[in-house]
Amino acid sequence: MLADRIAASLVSIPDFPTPGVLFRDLAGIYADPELFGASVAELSQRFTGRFDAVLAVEARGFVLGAALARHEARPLILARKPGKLPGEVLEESYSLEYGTNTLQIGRQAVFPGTRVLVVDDLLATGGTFAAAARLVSAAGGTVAGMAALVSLAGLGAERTLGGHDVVSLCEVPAAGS
Ligand SMILES: O=P(O)(O)OC[C@H]1O[C@H](OP(=O)(O)OP(=O)(O)O)[C@H](O)[C@@H]1O
Ligand SMILES: Nc1ncnc2[nH]cnc12
Repeated sequence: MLADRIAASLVSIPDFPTPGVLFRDLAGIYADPELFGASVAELSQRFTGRFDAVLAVEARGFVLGAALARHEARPLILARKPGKLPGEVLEESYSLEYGTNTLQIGRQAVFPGTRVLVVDDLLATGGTFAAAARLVSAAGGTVAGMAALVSLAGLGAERTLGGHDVVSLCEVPAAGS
């Protein structure tokens, strides 16, 4: 099963980047072209025909987002960390498992009415996905769904993202849960 293969490829690093966090390194998925390809194909299939564009979250979300957008021949929109985008931006701040951050998109990056699939490598608390969804809404788009390779159970993402169609291919425990 795909979920088992993804789980087996994960490397878990205790206390990174901060004490108490069990960091799940997804590099093994990208290092395996067959596994990465099967993962992209599965996520594409789950959302096919239901989105007009992909919004990918910097930095690790860019890898999966680009592959998914290309696979479904859809435009790719990049949500950047602060200070990277020229011109007028929309921005949303959020908390995640190990801190706080802000995401920005260009003010004109989402054409109003566009159905946007939000893509990231990993879902933990859901703070990042929620901020990306607020950016899509602020730009006049609608959130078609949220796609990740891996999700961490026990951090409350279901509550944070309630109402959104969230798909992750493999769920593993967060530290201590
Ligand atoms: O569900 P959440 O609690 O919001 O956490 C998930 C986010 O955390 C990681 O990104 P990180 O902020 O570490 O940035 P990076 O991709 O630049 O490494 C990951 O790539 C997700 O974007
Ligand atoms: N535990 C974790 N491992 C990898 N990426 C993360 N992003 C947020 N929490 C994470």
